Amino acid sequence: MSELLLDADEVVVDYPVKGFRKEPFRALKGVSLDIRPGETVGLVGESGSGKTTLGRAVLGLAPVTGGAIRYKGRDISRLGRKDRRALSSEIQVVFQDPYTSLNPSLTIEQILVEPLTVRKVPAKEASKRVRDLLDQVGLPASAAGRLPREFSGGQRQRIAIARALALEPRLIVCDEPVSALDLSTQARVLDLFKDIQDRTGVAYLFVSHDLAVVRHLSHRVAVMYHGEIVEWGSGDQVTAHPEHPYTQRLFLAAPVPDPDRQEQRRADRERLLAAHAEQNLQAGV
Ligand SMILES: Nc1ncnc2c1ncn2[C@@H]1O[C@H](COP(=O)(O)OP(=O)(O)OP(=O)(O)O)[C@@H](O)[C@H]1O
Repeated sequence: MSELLLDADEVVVDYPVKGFRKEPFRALKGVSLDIRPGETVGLVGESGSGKTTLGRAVLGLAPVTGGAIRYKGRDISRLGRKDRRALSSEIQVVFQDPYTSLNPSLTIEQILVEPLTVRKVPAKEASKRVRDLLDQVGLPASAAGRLPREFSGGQRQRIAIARALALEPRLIVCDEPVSALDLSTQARVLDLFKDIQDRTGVAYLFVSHDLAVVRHLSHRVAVMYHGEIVEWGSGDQVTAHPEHPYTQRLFLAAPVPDPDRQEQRRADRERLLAAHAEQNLQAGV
């Protein structure tokens, strides 16, 4: 696991803002992180901190105006369409909403065959691969002939994961892939992600606002705040010794199963917030 699969180096993303002479909005202010083969890097942070933007930059969907994103050593941050399409067999995505990410008029077989057809996989082989993909995500072969609306949210997310796996990618950007699901379904889908990684060695950039989800799955965790990474390290490191005040608040706010610890956390959090309020007061913020 020593060689880097992905290396984001001081990435800047500026979104254009409509209006005469309006300054662009800087959503990423020089973000650096790396992902090793087979590793899960969790990206956590509050809404608007830039998590999705970083995922989109990796996928070539956000305007990178500074820095570099290297995949296996090659800068992929400003590729043309053709080169980007060629990369889709290496880097894939699973979005948050399984209700909108699947074409409602296609059968599951058609959805899963599509990326294979683009790669000119022969029909017979593609059909066998569809059954294999369904099996990998725990769905029966009979699912192939049905439409997305016939499945539950968790099952649809399994189908979206199967589609992402079709071309055997080395990296999957998972953008809040379980946040639209209820808690018990979340746990099962997270287990599936883990299971697939154990079997295939795929790496994940796992975006979530939910610390418990990220901690469950990630080898390393990055915490984003206002377009910057403010914390970066192993899950244990970041959890045990959060350095940035935002991370401290985030961790103290995360639910824990033990009621005594929960109460201790609540008290710690209130103390911390009071201390920050006092600091701000003194600084005139
Ligand atoms: N296409 C866009 N044009 C202009 N600004 C954008 C665009 N997309 C995102 N932003 C802004 O960039 C900032 C970062 O957004 P981003 O979606 O990356 O955050 P996030 O941490 O993923 O939040 P959320 O969890 O709510 O999706 C936000 O202030 C957002 O309003």
